[in-house]
Order: sequence, then structure tokens, then C-alpha cells
Amino acid sequence: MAMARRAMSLLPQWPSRVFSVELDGAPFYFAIQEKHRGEEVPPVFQRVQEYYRCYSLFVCSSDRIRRAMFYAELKDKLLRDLPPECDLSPMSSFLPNVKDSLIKGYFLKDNSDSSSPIERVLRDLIQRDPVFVCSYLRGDNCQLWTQHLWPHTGSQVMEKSKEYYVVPSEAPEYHPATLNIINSDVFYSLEEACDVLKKCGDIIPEATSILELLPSRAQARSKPDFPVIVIEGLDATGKTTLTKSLRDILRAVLVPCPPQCLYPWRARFDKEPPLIRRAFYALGNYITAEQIGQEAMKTPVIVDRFWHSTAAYAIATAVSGPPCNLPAVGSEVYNWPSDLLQPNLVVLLTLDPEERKRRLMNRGQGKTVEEQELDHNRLFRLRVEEAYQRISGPACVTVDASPSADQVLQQVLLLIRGKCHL
Ligand SMILES: Nc1ncnc2c1ncn2[C@@H]1O[C@H](COP(=O)(O)OP(=O)(O)O)[C@@H](O)[C@H]1O
Ligand SMILES: Nc1ccn([C@@H]2O[C@H](COP(=O)(O)OP(=O)(O)O)[C@@H](O)[C@H]2O)c(=O)n1
Repeated sequence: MAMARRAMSLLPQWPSRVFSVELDGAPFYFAIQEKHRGEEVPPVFQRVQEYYRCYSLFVCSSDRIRRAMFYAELKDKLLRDLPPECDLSPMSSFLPNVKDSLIKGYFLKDNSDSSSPIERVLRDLIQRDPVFVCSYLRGDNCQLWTQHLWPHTGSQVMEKSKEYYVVPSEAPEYHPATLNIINSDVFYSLEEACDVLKKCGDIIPEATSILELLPSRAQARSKPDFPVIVIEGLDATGKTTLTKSLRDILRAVLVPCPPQCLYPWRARFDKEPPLIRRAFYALGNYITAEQIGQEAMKTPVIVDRFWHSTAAYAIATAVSGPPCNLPAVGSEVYNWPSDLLQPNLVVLLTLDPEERKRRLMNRGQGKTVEEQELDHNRLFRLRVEEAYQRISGPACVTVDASPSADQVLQQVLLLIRGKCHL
């Protein structure tokens, strides 16, 4: 009952929300409107006419760690328990252009003969887990759809609540996924990222070990004595080759990010939902910053990936579709964390996709899931590259990595000498 009350407390904004679901690979936005007798309502869901029933499920816990974990669990549960005729796609609900208002869920299209098996699964879920369920029913004229929110009232779970018409809605000014990026996908302080790992310590014991590796506080503004140069770029753009040469020529120390001490835990955190996974990588930047701070008192420091990678991959994964869906140039999302050490120069290596693929093949190594995704998904790669270039404070300087390794090295040395007086 306590959970039911908490769920209901999220409901007052329900009629003002917009819903987004991917249909045939494109986002479809709709809103709901109270039923008024005789009023004309435009037809929607034409693309799901062949389905008789649809449902939406939204995760509604007020605890964000539980919400993130349960969203991932819910998909596995639904795929396991629902009949195979049931089609599942991700869905979201949000208040247009209102920060932090996004709730994630799933949309179910049911093509089976009977609604009973699905409704049994959904009824069980609503009683035990932090979810809202809505059902959508097609009217007699095959055009009108209505949405019913299933009430969370113990014994009367299946009694349908107020009916709303489903009406098409315009695409919002800001892509809905951009509303929740701050402190869910990208963290802007050591404290915010720590907070996530602290709160999941009882579910993920490794989180506690990571917190023990952290500096007691971020090394914010202290300017290192020697230059700190970061090399960024997608996998196989030549970062390892270049950073090793720079280390040898400049008699510098080479520091990777995430730091080596986090390597044993990477596979573990790569499996976690974005909130936890991104907090893990954010903390990697603060551990690396501590190492940079110490080394840069004695020698120049070359860093293989840093904050640009953490933020660009996180933003590009959170948002779908073409790069125009990314938060606009100048958005606070691209700001450098105020408590994170700032390098003197950030170089971004860029490479033609075909040449990058060729280098990846030649290397013949296993790739991370994200890197495989980059290969297959052109739009994802374009979003990562665009996000890299929008990050500011410091912004990156782009270098074409297609010439020979030596030519790229000479080009970067010129930049370093111009900027860092080495
Ligand atoms: N400028 C270059 N021209 C041609 N091949 C390169 C160049 N730089 C690196 N490579 C080769 O491309 C592959 C990927 O380079 P690597 O330095 O490992 O990239 P990253 O560290 O960015 O993943 C390696 O096989 C490397 O020898
Ligand atoms: N500083 C960093 C480095 C990597 N990462 C994450 O780690 C993933 C790949 O890093 P990687 O170490 O496999 O890259 P390569 O060393 O293979 O070029 C990226 O997709 C990011 O999600 C990060 O968040 N922050």
C-alpha cells in the first residue's frame, strides 16, 4: 500500500504529459485529452491498426537507483513472461521542455487472441513492483484510441480509471532524452558521482571498493607546474600510437583514463544501467585527475582519453536519432565540471569511417559493445563526434588522423609547442 501511495503521488501531472514511442524506427509523440461528448478527435496510432490492444508501463519509484535498476530488470521480466506475439519497444513520458521530468517505460503491442495472459502478467507486476500500467483500446470506428491508467488500489487493481483520448502531439523543442542528462548520464562534480555509488553499495559491493580509491576531495583549480595534454578520439583513431610517441619525445608520463586501478571492475560496471555505469566512469576521471596532479609537479603528462570521452559517449548514448537531437551548442550539458582538473590542451583525432574500420580490422582485437555499435550505427558515431566538439572549458582541437603516424605526431607537436611552450 505504501508503494501504491507513492506511485499515486506522481500522478497529478499525468494529463499534461507527452508520450513518445518508436514506431517503425521513428519517434511518435502523443498526448491524452479528457473525453468530451461529441468532440472530434484526430485519428492516431494508424501505424498500429493491426494490433487490437496496446499497453504502456512506466517505472515510478522515487528512488532513482531503484528506478534505473528496475527499468533494466523489467525488460528481462517482460521478455520472459509475456507471450511471444507481444511486441515490446522502449517508451518515455515527459513534460515538454521541463528538466528532469522524463520517466522511462515500455510500450506493448498485443496481437494475440486473448488479452488474459498479458493482463495477468501486468496485474502481477502492478501489485509487486514500482510500475504504472496504461491500456489503450481502439474504438469501434477503428480510429479512436483511449488510454486507461490502471489504478493502484489494492483489491480494485483491475477496475479501469478515467478514460482519456489519445491525440497526436508535436515533437517537443528539446529531444526528451536531453531533459534528464544532468546527473543521470553526465556528472558535474565528484560529489554527485560519489552519491550514486554510495547509494548502490548494498546492491553492488564493488561500488564500496571504488569509493575507497577516490581522492578525499577534487583537485579543482590547482594549476599543475608542467603541461597536461589529453588525446581524445574514437577507438582506432591512433590514440595509443600517438600517446606513446608523445611520451617518449616529451619525456612525459602517460596516464590512461579510466585509470588502471579501475580495470578489474570495468566489465562489472559496463553491465549496469546508465546511471551507475556513467557514475563509475565519471569517478575514473577524478582518480586520473589525482594521478595527473601528482605527476605534473615533476614532468609533462599525456592523458589517453579524459572527460571529453566520458561526456560525449554518455550524451550520444542517452539521445537517439541524428545529431540535431543532441542538446544545442552552448547547452550547460557540455560544461566542464568545475571541480575537475583542466588540461592545457585537448586534441581530438578524427578519421574517415572507412579508414577507421580498416585500422580496427588490422588490429583484429575484440571491441567493447559500444565500439561495435559505432561500427554498425552511423548515427551514433556522428553523435559522439559532434558531442566531442561541443564540449567546452577546455574545448578540443581537431586533428585529422589520416596521414602517417609520424605526420600526425608532428602536427600535434606543433600544437603542443604553440600552446604549452614546450
Ligand atoms: N597515423 C596512422 N596511420 C596508419 N595507421 C595507424 C596510424 N595511427 C595508428 N595506426 C594503426 O591503427 C591501429 C589503431 O591505432 P591505436 O593507436 O591502437 O588507436 P586507439 O588507441 O585510438 O584505439 C593500430 O594498428 C595502429 O598501428
Ligand atoms: N575517459 C573515459 C574513457 C572511456 N569511457 C567509456 O569507455 C568506453 C570505451 O573506452 P575504451 O577504453 O574501450 O576505448 P579504447 O581504449 O578502446 O579506445 C567509451 O565508450 C566510454 O563509454 C569513459 O566514459 N570515459
